[in-house]
Amino acid sequence: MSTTTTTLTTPDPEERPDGSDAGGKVYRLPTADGMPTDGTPAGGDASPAGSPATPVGAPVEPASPVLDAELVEDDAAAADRPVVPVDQPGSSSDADWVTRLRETQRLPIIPGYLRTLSEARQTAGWIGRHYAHATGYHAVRAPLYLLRLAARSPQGAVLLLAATGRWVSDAEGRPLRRAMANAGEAEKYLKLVAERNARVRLRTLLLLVGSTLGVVLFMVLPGVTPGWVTWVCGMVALAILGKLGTPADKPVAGRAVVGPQAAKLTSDVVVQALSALGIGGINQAVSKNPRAIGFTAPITRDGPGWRADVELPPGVTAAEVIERRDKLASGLGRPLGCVWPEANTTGHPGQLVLWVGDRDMSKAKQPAWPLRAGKPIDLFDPQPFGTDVRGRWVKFALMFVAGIVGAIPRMGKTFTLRELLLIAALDPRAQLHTYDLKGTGDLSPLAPVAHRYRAGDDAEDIEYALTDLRALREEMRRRTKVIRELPKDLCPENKVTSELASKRSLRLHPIVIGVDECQVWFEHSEHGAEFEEICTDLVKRGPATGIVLILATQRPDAKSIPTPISDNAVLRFCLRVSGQQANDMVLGTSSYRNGERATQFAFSDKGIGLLKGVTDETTTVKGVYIDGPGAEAIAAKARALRVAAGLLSGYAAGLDVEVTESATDTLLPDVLTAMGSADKAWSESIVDRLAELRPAVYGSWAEQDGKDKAKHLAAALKPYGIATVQVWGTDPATGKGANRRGVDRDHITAAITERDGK
Ligand SMILES: Nc1ncnc2c1ncn2[C@@H]1O[C@H](COP(=O)(O)OP(=O)(O)OP(=O)(O)O)[C@@H](O)[C@H]1O
Repeated sequence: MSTTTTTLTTPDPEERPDGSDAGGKVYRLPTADGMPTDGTPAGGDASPAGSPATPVGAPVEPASPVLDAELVEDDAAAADRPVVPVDQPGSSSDADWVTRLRETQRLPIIPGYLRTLSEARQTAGWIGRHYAHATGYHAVRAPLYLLRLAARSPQGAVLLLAATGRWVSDAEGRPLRRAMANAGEAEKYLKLVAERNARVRLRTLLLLVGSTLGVVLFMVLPGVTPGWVTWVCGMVALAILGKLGTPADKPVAGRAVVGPQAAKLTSDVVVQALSALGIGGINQAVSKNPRAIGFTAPITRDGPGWRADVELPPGVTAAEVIERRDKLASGLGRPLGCVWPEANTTGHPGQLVLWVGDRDMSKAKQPAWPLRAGKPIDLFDPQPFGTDVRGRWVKFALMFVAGIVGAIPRMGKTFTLRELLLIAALDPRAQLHTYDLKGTGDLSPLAPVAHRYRAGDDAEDIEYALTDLRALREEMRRRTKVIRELPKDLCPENKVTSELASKRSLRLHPIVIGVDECQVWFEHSEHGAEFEEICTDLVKRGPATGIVLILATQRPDAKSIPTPISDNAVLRFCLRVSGQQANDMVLGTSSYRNGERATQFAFSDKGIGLLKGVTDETTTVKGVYIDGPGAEAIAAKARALRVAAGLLSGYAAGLDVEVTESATDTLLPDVLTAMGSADKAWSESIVDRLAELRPAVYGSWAEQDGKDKAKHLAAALKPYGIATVQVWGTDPATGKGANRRGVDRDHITAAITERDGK
């Protein structure tokens, strides 16, 4: 049979035009007619590593002509073809000792479960509780155990007598003697019988002496020892007989702890569970080599659970295992909330960190939230947000981030947003802008501290929010200017610091905006684009200026959170979602592929999500459960802090209504008032007078330079269909005439007439 064999070859050094040796990596790919063409060097796609005919790790034979990159080959040729190793000579064990040492990974000196005081305490507590529980359990049942032993002692006595009889009569040698008799081995038989007779004599004697001693002790002991000694001896004898009479399948004492609480995680259990996941790569590898699943460290206690560092077979990724968390829990025989597989971010994708908790995370009691006491905090410092699967607090600083919280309904998204806003409320300097677009009042506990607050998505709520956001964008612009102009020693990184935020004259206090069901804004038919534009700006430039925007949605997709916003968010908290798209929308592109999967959470995993961006690694975290009354109590304390600091403002201080009305409904009359009797006026002059008229509303507009003032007024008038015009006027500072942007009185009056007519 004629076959076409195309093999990647490395020519003999002599054949090479440049005369280089094998290290030159010039390989040729002979075609069917035998003419060579340039091939790819080893290590490219045609690399033979892993080929069955190419044992990796075997020494290289440099003179060999074939490099094993078969494209087409028949079986016979494959069988005849010599095995050609491809690795460089020597193995890692041949490297010098310094190199070998450098390649090793240092295991922690202090085991994980003793690394911090709280973990050591937790471990000691776990051991203590375990044995205290077992002791208590058995102590309560001791009378029952005694009764059982007493009831089983007669049977034990019978068994003891039978065993003694067999021992004395040398019953164990009987089959051998019988065999010798049957085989006609008279001599051997007689020898065995003689041995048996001697043994029986000795044993009978021992039995007689033992029994006589026993009877004597039984008669004498009660007379010479206190009564309790007799009782104890009697009980011990009873217990021994009872134990002898106990069938193997009916132990006297039951198990104090069963199931996940005390069951140790062993490598066998892990391998068995991983093999039951239905992952082809694992099954194939394990069928060839039962030890294909490795462990890079011993399985240890880690907090209130066990940690296994697993090395999956080649080609299998941790993400594949994470995806099957429920099956893994089934294989391990543990509740789903106890089983937490994670990718090892410091290793390769095939390394899995499997943490199996003693208790279901969704049911385990969370330690008391340190912020519940309502003490003032500094938002620039990391604050406890939730606990990880090991029950440790996960902390992060809310400043300098923009955040997204996403989940399917009823998983704890609003609770999470409310918790973040409560954290912000505990820094008296922080100004809160809270928007509950679902309108059910979930964020109402924050109203007593909120600078701006709205629940609902009616037209006026949207107007209110838009006005606020426009003002916030201006505030951000003002802040960038303030920061830019600050001396470098005060603001070395060109961003707000805690010290700067405390200087009231600079007005750089933290501003935290929380929006629940933010999709309502972005999908708004009229103002959606503007909401998107402002929020994008706030997400991008806000964090450095001390403005934090946190958006929560139950429908994480490109419409609910526009991509420019989701791309720039730093803080990401993803509770249970239903698919890859939603997962990646909240956690970022490729998160699902990299094993960060919030789809793994069960419906009972409320408040549990993947936290990303604000901690070193993506962490599974359970937020703090703060119900409505709890949130109100914390907000009341936060309000007291603000009142004491003289920092209660806006809605919470009862100053909100005026702002709303003036900003939405009174702009046009205000402009007319500011223009006085003039038919036309420069925009910058109008803005100055507006600021005098209502400093709370227009004050920030007037802090800009002339051109920006004009632009600001133009943007504010645009929604009313009014454009600014060129106006000739005299500059009061210089007394010179100039042509600048301004407002025509007729345009304003026409807009008012039209609006009132509507
Ligand atoms: N950290 C938590 N710990 C325990 N349970 C929680 C936690 N957070 C939320 N829950 C529970 O989850 C339920 C739903 O929470 P929440 O109202 O925040 O969900 P949601 O995702 O905002 O729902 P929707 O989209 O319908 O508004 C709460 O009633 C609460 O019982």
